[in-house]
Amino acid sequence: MPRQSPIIAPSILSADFARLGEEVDQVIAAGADWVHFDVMDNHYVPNLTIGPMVCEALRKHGVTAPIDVHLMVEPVDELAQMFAKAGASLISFHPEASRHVDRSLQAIRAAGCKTGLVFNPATPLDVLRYVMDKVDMVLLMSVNPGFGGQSFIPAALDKLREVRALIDASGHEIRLEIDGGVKADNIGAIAAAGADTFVAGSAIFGASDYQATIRAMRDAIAEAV
Ligand SMILES: O=C(CO)[C@@H](O)[C@H](O)COP(=O)(O)O
Repeated sequence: MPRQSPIIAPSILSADFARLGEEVDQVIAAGADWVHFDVMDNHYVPNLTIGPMVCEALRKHGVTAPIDVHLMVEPVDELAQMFAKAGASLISFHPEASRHVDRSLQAIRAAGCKTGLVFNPATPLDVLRYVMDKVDMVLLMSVNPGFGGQSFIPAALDKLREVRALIDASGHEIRLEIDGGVKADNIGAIAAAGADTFVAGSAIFGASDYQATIRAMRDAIAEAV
């Protein structure tokens, strides 16, 4: 199956929350494809962020780009439904945060969203092979979840290669997203290892020129694959 076209998804965790609508408009105008929306509950991860009301507010503000919701919450199901109603396009969750992974995936699809399963750096991939037909995206964390601005964990490159092989062998159209410490200077190696969907928070929102940063990322990906 041919590799899917690269998607750049800036993580709004590193945006200026006081000007969130404007920040999202600016990164989309600068060439980003999706909005990556990090939801933290101060339970599954030691930090607290934003919920479905903010997702709905972005839609009301006029954001039409896909909103890629990453739930770092436990439990999963109720919030996933709230995000589906609030305008999420894709909802990803951590399998260890759901008692019934297959049921959670089915419920997200039934609510009209695409599904994602997220694996932390040290979380094994075991569950994945049982639900390949119900997953639209695998999200590999290349940092421990909870905070932006951390360094990329190099072992994630081997894990990317492993998941890329699983996806290719499955025959399903599944995106492979990477999240954590992604920068213009390592995104080429990350793409070469198999990622097609790239979350970047501090590297984009911390830059003075969003467009030049996203362009540099796209160029590095194109050169690597
Ligand atoms: O989910 C998370 C952190 O838990 C990420 O989405 C970070 O927000 C990525 O930030 P950078 O590492 O790119 O600064």
